[in-house]
Order: sequence, then C-alpha cells, then structure tokens
Amino acid sequence: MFDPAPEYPYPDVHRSDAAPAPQALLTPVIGLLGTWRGRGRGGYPTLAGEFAYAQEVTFSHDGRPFLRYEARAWLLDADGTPLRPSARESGWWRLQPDGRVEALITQPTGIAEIAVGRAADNTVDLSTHEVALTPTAKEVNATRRTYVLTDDDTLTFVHELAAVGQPLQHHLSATLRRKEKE
Ligand code: HEM
Repeated sequence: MFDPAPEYPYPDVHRSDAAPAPQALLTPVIGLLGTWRGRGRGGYPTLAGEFAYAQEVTFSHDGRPFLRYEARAWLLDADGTPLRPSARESGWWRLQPDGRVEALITQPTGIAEIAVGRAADNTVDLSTHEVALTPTAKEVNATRRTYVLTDDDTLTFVHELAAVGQPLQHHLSATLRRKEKE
C-alpha cells in the first residue's frame, strides 16, 4: 500500500530572525536574506544597443551553511513597461570559513557556472571557477558578479561577462530594494 509522506518539514526561511536560525557560516551574507527587486541597464559589444531591465532576486536558507539563490529578469521599454521575460537563474551559495563562497548557478540558456569568491564588508564578489555549456548554449567563458549592500535595504549588482569571443567586460548593473519582509 502507498504510504504518503508528510509535508517537507524543513521550509526555507527568508529572514534572519525566523527559525531555523542561520548557520554561523552564513554570517557574512545574512543581510542578503529576502527578496530584492529593482531596475538595471545592460549591454554588450555584440548587441545593437543598451537595454533596460527589471530584476527580482531571492536568497533563503534552511539552517544549513548555504544560501538558495534565485533570480529572474525581464526587459523594459523606455516607459518601464514589461517587454518580455529575460534571464533566469538559480543556484546555491556554499559558505566556507573566512567568508569564502563557492556558488553553483544554472540558467535555462544551457549555462552552468561554478563561481568562487568572498563575502566580506557587505560585498560578495564571485568569479568563474568553471563554466559548463550544453551543446547548443552560447559560448560563455567567464563572469564576475559583485553584490554590494549599500544599506540594509539597498543592494547593487554588477555583472561582467566574457562570452562570444569578447573579453571580460560589463554586461549588467542594477540597484535593488528589499521587498517587504515576509
Ligand atoms: C539580469 C540578467 C540578465 C539580463 C537582463 C540579460 C539580458 C540580455 C539581453 C537583452 C541580451 C541580448 C539578447 C536577447 O535579447 O536576449 C543578452 C545576451 C547575452 N547574455 Fe545576458 N542577460 C542577463 C544575464 C546574463 C548572464 C548571467 C549571462 C551569462 C552567465 C549572460 C550571457 C549572455 C550572452 C552570452 C548573451 C549573448 C551575446 C551575443 O550573442 O552577442 N547574460 N543578455
């Protein structure tokens, strides 16, 4: 006979004052917990021009020393009206002693990144360790992501990209605000 399992008993939490308490290694990234939303601009030498976009980013944890990370973006026209869905990605940021971070990030465009870096002084800086591509993905060689908490409720994000034959350079910058605490 089928014995149904109970509901998953360890939900993710999006704030530092909820149970379970964040694991001690998460200390340098505690300020990121929650959902962030804002606007940015992007471009690349291979693209016709700059573009405007909006982005929503969520960090949560389940009491263990890693963050669950999710981000989705959508393009905006000159009036701020949504044009179409754009990049999405999700992954895991594994916190190590001394603020070292190992991140695994995958995208529906066939790109899987392993990035390493540090979280310290309200800044997380992640650079490519390895990129894996599905057979039909665009060529991506490296990225660099910098997240800076400029105050409790403001997160800036800069993304640099080495792809399709171009050296590492600016692809995106955004300023995000914390959504109401859940
Ligand atoms: C907020 C997130 C992002 C936004 C809004 C964004 C936006 C865009 C846009 C608008 C394009 C032009 C093609 C198109 O219209 O779809 C593009 C191209 C591209 N993006 Fe992004 N992107 C984002 C994140 C990323 C990330 C994380 C990577 C790689 C790890 C990436 C790699 C690329 C590559 C390789 C191209 C193709 C360039 C070419 O073929 O000339 N993007 N992006």
